[in-house]
Amino acid sequence: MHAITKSGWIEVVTGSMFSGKTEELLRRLRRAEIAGQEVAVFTPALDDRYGEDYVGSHDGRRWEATAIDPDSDLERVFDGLNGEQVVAFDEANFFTEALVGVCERLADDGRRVIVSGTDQTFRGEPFHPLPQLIACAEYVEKFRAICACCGEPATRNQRLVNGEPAHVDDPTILVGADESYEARCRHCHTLRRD
Ligand SMILES: Nc1ncnc2c1ncn2[C@@H]1O[C@H](COP(=O)(O)OP(=O)(O)O)[C@@H](O)[C@H]1O
Ligand SMILES: Cc1cn([C@H]2C[C@H](O)[C@@H](COP(=O)(O)O)O2)c(=O)[nH]c1=O
Ligand SMILES: [Zn+2]
Repeated sequence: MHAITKSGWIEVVTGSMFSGKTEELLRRLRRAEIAGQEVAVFTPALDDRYGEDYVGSHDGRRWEATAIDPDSDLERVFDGLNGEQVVAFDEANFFTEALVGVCERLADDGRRVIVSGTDQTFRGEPFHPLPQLIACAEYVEKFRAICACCGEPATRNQRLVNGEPAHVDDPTILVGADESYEARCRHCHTLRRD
């Protein structure tokens, strides 16, 4: 699956928060480096939980990355690249749909593109641009965390505001980790609608 061939491809690593997406991304990057491949990693500038110029996992591992404003012209990505065979984007859920075209062009150019991001908003709806990326990817892996309430596999992102379920009308974007979110299963996931 991860041999470098003449043609490039797109890999998507997705699932709920805390499911191990970033750990998996870092594992793939480490293995690419061991194979002697050059890698370039991009992360949205608004997610500074682990330091702006790093990709970080919930278990504390980090990898140096170039922070880019997700609303800026993503063409900047091409300016920052040299001969890297592997290009990765973390937190794809913070980017616009322009990321899809950028990933397609990178793969068409013969590169291995790895994209990681959560596929559902706190409402349990598709988190764009993950659905589009999944549709055009060659490889997709969806991970599950452990439900913070019942211990079953978790596919949903529970947002909590002062310990209470978030309201369905709350804004979609809220950067955070375990102070604001829990992994939950379908059964335990809940929203305030009053
Ligand atoms: N509810 C949970 N289910 C599984 N792992 C969890 C949970 N809460 C915390 N963790 C920790 O989070 C790690 C995964 O972190 P990370 O790769 O950053 O996840 P993601 O990028 O999917 O949010 C796990 O290895 C574990 O140490
Ligand atoms: C569900 C949901 C998440 N977010 C934010 C919260 C975090 O900053 C990231 C997800 O990080 P992870 O690496 O997958 O743990 O996304 C958001 O802004 N809105 C949401 O609905
Ligand atoms: Zn549950």
